[in-house]
Amino acid sequence: MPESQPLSQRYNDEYAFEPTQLSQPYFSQTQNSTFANSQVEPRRKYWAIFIPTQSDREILKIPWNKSSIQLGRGPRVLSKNDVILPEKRISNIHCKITLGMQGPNGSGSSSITIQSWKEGESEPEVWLEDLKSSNGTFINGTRVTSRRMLQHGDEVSLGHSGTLDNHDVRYIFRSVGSKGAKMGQGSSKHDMVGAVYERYQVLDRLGKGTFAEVRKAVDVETGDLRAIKQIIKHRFAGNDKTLALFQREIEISKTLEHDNICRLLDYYEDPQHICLVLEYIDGGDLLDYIMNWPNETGGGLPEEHAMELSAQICSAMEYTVSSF
Ligand SMILES: Nc1ncnc2c1ncn2[C@@H]1O[C@H](COP(=O)(O)OP(=O)(O)OP(=O)(O)O)[C@@H](O)[C@H]1O
Repeated sequence: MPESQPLSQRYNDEYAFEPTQLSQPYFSQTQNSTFANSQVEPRRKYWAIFIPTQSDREILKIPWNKSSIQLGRGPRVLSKNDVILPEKRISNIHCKITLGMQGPNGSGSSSITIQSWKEGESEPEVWLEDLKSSNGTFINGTRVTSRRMLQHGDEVSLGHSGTLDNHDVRYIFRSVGSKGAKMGQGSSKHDMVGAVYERYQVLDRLGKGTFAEVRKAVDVETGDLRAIKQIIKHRFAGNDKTLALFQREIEISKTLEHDNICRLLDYYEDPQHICLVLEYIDGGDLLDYIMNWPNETGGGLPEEHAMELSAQICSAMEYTVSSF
């Protein structure tokens, strides 16, 4: 295993998974490809893709030559895990992801079939099974008691499903079949957060706020850089007021257009998530910028520069207040 690979997740080389650093494109020609082209490669090569919510974890892509994968903390020789996750909250043998194909009459007659998915063929079914793990496997915050079929955009958490923390093992499932494609291309795309991963290539984590994680992303249609802010709604469980305030903030942001206000460009929502696509602002966090300003007298911005920034903030505030 190359040393550069994060310790948080190890794959056995003899297995056909293709762990991909989040900072690397997982489509072959990210910047120049059209949206439609970006669909082709994953469908041909993989039957499921899981996008991690932690930027130091790798994207899980499961190829067609493997009908199931087992995830857990135990070493491969003893536990037969395909993906080894060393976090303490993960059981030695934790869960299993299995490929099924819908029968001719739709769901319910699933049988495991190893075959490549082709345009127009039945949707690949992707099943998640908890293997009696101690801390549980969750889909959108609900514990899986035995086995459940995944839907495009589902959040899969291993070992805990509460507030995001540094040891989180959490992924967003991205279907590679026609359902995923329709969500990305049709008029309903803004109703399903999974669709955001069809349109945007997600890169490194930019930062984390009280309710959301923000990642850098590339619009695969235009090549433009964006910031994607993802909020997982069940973190607001029991706090409807905060969620309502957040939704109000979104409604206000949609209407604002000012040089010193980050623009909200796109918005995706489903019952579990909210995803905001924002203009990408280079330069990092303003507080860090101020604190790290090189200054022989011990930090802090030069007065003129501080005045300039303050004027920009005041101008943005004046515009916002006068807009309502
Ligand atoms: N549009 C953007 N472009 C570049 N980086 C961004 C963008 N939006 C947010 N970030 C980065 O992500 C971090 C977290 O942003 P977020 O908006 O979630 O929280 P916050 O506003 O800093 O805090 P809080 O949620 O507590 O108000 C920011 O500090 C910033 O570094």
